Amino acid sequence: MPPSSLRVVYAFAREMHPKTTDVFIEYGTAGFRTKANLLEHVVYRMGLLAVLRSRCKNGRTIGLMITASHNLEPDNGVKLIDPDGEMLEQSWEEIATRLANVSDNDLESTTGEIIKQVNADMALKASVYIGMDTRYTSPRLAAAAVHGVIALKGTPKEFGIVTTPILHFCVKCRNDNTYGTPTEEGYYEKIVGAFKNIRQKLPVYGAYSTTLHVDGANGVGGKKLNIIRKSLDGELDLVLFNLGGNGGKLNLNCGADFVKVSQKPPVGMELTPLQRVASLDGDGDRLVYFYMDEDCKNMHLLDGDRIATLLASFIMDQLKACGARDLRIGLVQTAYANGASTRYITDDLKIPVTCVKTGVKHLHHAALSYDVGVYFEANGHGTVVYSDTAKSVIRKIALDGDAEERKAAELLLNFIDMTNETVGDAISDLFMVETVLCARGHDARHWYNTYKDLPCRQLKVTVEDRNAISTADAERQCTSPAGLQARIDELSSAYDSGRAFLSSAYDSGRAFVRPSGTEDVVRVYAEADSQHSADKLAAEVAQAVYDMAGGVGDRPTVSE
Ligand SMILES: CC(=O)N[C@H]1[C@@H](OP(=O)(O)O)O[C@H](CO)[C@@H](O)[C@@H]1O
Ligand SMILES: [Mg+2]
Repeated sequence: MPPSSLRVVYAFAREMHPKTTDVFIEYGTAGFRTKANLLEHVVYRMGLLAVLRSRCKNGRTIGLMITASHNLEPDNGVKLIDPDGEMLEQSWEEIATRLANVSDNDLESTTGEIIKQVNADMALKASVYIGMDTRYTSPRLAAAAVHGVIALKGTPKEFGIVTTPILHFCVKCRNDNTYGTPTEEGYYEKIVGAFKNIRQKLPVYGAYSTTLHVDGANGVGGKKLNIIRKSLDGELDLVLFNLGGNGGKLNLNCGADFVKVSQKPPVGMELTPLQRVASLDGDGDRLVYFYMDEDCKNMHLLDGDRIATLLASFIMDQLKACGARDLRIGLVQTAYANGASTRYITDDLKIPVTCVKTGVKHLHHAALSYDVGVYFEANGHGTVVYSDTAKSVIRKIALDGDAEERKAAELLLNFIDMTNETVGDAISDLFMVETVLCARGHDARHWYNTYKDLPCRQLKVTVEDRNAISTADAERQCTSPAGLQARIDELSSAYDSGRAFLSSAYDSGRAFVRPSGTEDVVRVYAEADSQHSADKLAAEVAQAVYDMAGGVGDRPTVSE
């Protein structure tokens, strides 16, 4: 592109999407996320960057998703998707941050520097897929993204309102046509089609019921399930709540994050004793389940750890049944995984487990080192990834195995097709969970009773600069400010772990702190042998953070 036409681009950017704030913004755990009115120039610039990324990847398609996931309506965000449908490569996060924060006057020179730094061939074609969630601020931001893409002569394709995982899927399909068709319909055909294939062969028996209640978080996931619902041919009876009507606000007192963090059922739902309920987050990439007990007083949560253990144990059984014993299955978690789940995976399922830093990109990456890698954050974000070897071994058994082996291999092949391997996907995960429960004739109580969660509590503390906190060992140790880890150890040692069955290394409560990548807060997590102890330990650690890491506002309180 001649420099003169670039000049017009930057004049246009200043005019149409000017930088109106000096607040520094960082490409964090899940892209940029902040108040929607601070984002327009950022999204425009991400349109520019997506084109450069595409040109660095030989013109392969890049995704650009506008969403703030489980955050409340006034927030929004943007993230880029790499050609294989994965999160943007980490080395580009710093580049994205630089481009988002330069002044309008420096945009031209900085873009030029980045083009040189990444060695983008500006003569190549570039393609960017753009999707958005249901926020009222999303269409305006999507328009800014389109302008950014066109400005550098890339080709944008708008998908309108889609779940984040649908966009990841489409990006992957566009760059690898063996994966599927890069459209929303192509996604339904593959994922929902595979579910129906399996379920038509599975009898409904035992305690399993085909009725599933769903909390759609008043976001895009519920809307898409409403489309899917009509094509399920009675294999699953979805009863949908929180679809965005009746004044329901996105993620407000509903959705997967609310249910997981508050440990309460969502508003806007009819609660039926023992009924299995699936709760999605605002952009449809997280899923948790729950059910209410007989008198609808207590809620039992089935979170990401539960989904991971359910899927891993089922896949392991199928691998055994089809004789593919050499394939290595592994599970990836973060420090937020409930200690009881880690124990169950290690001791009962005897599956290797890895702990990595928070953020799907870390989990995804670690899962790829197994033939079958199951990864989930406790909050319900996760999926399963299969190596090429795993797929070809299973395909071969489906052709050459004995009758029983073939049957298990065919089921697994459909199970793989039902999986959105690019990223955690509430819709795909929901179909996988329903398949396992149906195959086992289980209801939510059977699932819940596989192990007993340790009581836990999550809190947030506001500090002057959350980056004053640094961590090591997959975020389980705090390395600064000095002395904070020693204090956390001291506080934790006053509690019992509730894990008498484990070695002495685990006999105290467990707590850790880390700066959030999506909110301006420090997160605190605590686990102990009773809810009261977990709550108290979390509050005490929150106080320590407040005191030693520059707390602002009211000091957290500890109730006796
Ligand atoms: C404790 C927790 O749930 N943290 C979430 C949250 O990140 P933070 O960096 O903790 O704000 O949002 C991320 C993006 O959705 C998700 O990957 C992560 O698990
Ligand atoms: Mg989400």
